[in-house]
Amino acid sequence: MRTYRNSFYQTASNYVLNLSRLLKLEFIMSATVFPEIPDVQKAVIFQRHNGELEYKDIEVPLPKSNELLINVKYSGVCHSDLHAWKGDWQSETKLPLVGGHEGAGVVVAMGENVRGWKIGDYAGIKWLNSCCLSCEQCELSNEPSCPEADISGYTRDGSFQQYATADAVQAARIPAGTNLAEISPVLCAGITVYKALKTAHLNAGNWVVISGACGGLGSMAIQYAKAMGLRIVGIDGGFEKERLFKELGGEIFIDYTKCKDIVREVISVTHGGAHGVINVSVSEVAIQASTEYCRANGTIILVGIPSGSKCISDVFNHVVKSIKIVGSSIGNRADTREALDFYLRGLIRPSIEVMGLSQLPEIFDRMEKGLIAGRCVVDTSR
Ligand SMILES: NC(=O)c1ccc[n+]([C@@H]2O[C@H](COP(=O)([O-])OP(=O)(O)OC[C@H]3O[C@@H](n4cnc5c(N)ncnc54)[C@H](O)[C@@H]3O)[C@@H](O)[C@H]2O)c1
Ligand SMILES: [Zn+2]
Ligand SMILES: [Zn+2]
Repeated sequence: MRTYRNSFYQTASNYVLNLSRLLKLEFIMSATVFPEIPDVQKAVIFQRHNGELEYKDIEVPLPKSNELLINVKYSGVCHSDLHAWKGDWQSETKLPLVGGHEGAGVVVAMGENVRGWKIGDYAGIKWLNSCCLSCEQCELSNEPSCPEADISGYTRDGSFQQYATADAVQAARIPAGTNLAEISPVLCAGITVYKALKTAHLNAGNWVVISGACGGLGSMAIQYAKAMGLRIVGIDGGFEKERLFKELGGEIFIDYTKCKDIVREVISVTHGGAHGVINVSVSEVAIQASTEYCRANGTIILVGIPSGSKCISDVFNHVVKSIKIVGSSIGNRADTREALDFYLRGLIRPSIEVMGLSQLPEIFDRMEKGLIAGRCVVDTSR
């Protein structure tokens, strides 16, 4: 045990001691068992883009004064983790990097300035690990657009390790007793599609097309859309995806690997085009098609980020149909609370496949080939 750890214990012990004195409950001290934190832990780390995903022992990180140290139990694997490993986006990542940003676990230590959390609380690690809270974007609650945003599994180490740090203000609050494996994909996929659907300003009964419907984000979007009373067309490829789409309550499935004319098909089944489109595929072609099958005055939301892609909209079509094309990046703290609430009230249930953290290379390989229906979640204990 390192000496610095004693200072966390000290802080926590003092807190409990003061509380117990205040409440005249001296027995609390003896009843409080602090978790033992090891010096090293298992993680998946890569030194360079496309390099080996090493499953090995690394040091347990230290929380800064504003941070929680979270014992990550489960972490969802998002396609953004694959982008980060490949390094195929314009913005640079930290290297070497521990990826992951859908981490769900238990608070085991915290910095001295943290308020409102206690050891043993369940907490979630999100893509937006921290932001400045004082710039114009933060002031307007557009926290994901903060120029100072620090990103889990991208600009700092994320949740593909057993212990990870998170800013206490941005960390997601998860009620005690929650199924941590199941809730983990809500921490990115759920928040993102929930916010995207809100941004589309749709009404119950409207047609929403989810392009990339049965991957991690899409499978959550189907369920949020259903809970919002929307009618759902899903576009994805293969029998397994179609089966999941129907199981989750989708109405019309279009298989992009078989359909000869996606634009015509969407316009036909929706009797005039989609009122809203949530683009969560990693395909420029699919995004392009959405500008054509969107209904007049409808809204196209861009969420998926295929590397180096453009969304080209025909100006005549764009103007005459008065369509809107809007980007949407994750969500703020209110979106987080609301998206989690849908899960906690049983309105959505992530479709997950649990694998070991050591199997991350296999998960990336299947994801690249589009072979994952729903979300893979890694168990950090194996
Ligand atoms: N904007 C944000 O805040 C945000 C947040 C999270 C993830 N993302 C991005 O969203 C994208 C999707 O992430 P994911 O984790 O859901 O990925 P995923 O791999 O789980 O799902 C993508 C799905 O798209 C399907 N697909 C591929 N080509 C298609 C096509 N031509 N038409 C229709 N479907 C097609 C695949 O079969 C797969 O089911 C990634 O680019 C990721 O980086 C963005
Ligand atoms: Zn993500
Ligand atoms: Zn800011």
